[in-house]
Amino acid sequence: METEAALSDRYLTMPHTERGMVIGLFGGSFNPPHEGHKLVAEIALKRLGLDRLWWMVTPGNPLKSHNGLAPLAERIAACEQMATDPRIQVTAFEKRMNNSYTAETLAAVKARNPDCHFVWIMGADNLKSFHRWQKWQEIAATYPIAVIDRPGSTLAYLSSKMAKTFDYARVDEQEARALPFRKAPAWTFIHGPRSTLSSTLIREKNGK
Ligand SMILES: Nc1ncnc2c1ncn2[C@@H]1O[C@H](COP(=O)(O)OP(=O)(O)OP(=O)(O)O)[C@@H](O)[C@H]1O
Ligand SMILES: O=C(O)c1ccc[n+]([C@@H]2O[C@H](COP(=O)([O-])O)[C@@H](O)[C@H]2O)c1
Repeated sequence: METEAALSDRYLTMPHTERGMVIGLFGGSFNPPHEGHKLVAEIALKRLGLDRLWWMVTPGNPLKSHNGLAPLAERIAACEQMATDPRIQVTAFEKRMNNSYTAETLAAVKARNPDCHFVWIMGADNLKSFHRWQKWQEIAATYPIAVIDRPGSTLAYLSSKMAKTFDYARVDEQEARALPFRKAPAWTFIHGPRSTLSSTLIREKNGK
């Protein structure tokens, strides 16, 4: 089990907020981060009108094998290199929470910051498997969700369980800027420039 010793305290505590801020939460393994992630962050900042984007490096996705998962400190450092927009804050506060489940994280974020407007951000591939996440219906019922298009997963929203269950709560992407202020359930699918990059591809190229 990795210790916190290699990590600065600023990555282990929940980022500071101010009343009324609009904040996007972008969680991921980032093993390693790549230009596709950067593109998602840029699209989210622009289309959702975010004041901040928390680039949340998970201690380990509960549904993925942790074989070959680079140390958290290494993934954080690589994300910092990628996250050049000053509105982006790289964080790994889930590590100190000793938690990898998004529902628990999001409940803690909301409890700590009742005066901010949050949106959960994920790529379209995660829409397909979202119904396997712990308390996924609770997440969708408490947080607006922005799904960003990804090659290979564009049509996922038509067939995914999440999209079917919450079809009535889908918001037109033209209204994406209003999404953070909507009462959940509310979600949108954002089309735009796309990247075929993946961490798997990079690991394979690097022989890992
Ligand atoms: N090219 C991409 N386009 C859109 N979304 C992406 C892209 N790459 C990753 N994402 C999204 O970014 C978040 C973090 O992704 P993750 O760190 O798992 O990267 P990945 O490339 O999917 O990794 P892996 O190949 O190891 O599964 C997820 O919500 C994922 O859907
Ligand atoms: O809470 C869950 O059950 C859950 C299941 C799968 C993924 N997640 C989270 O989803 C985010 C994206 O994960 P990943 O590995 O696709 O980058 C990351 O923050 C994970 O912790 C969360």
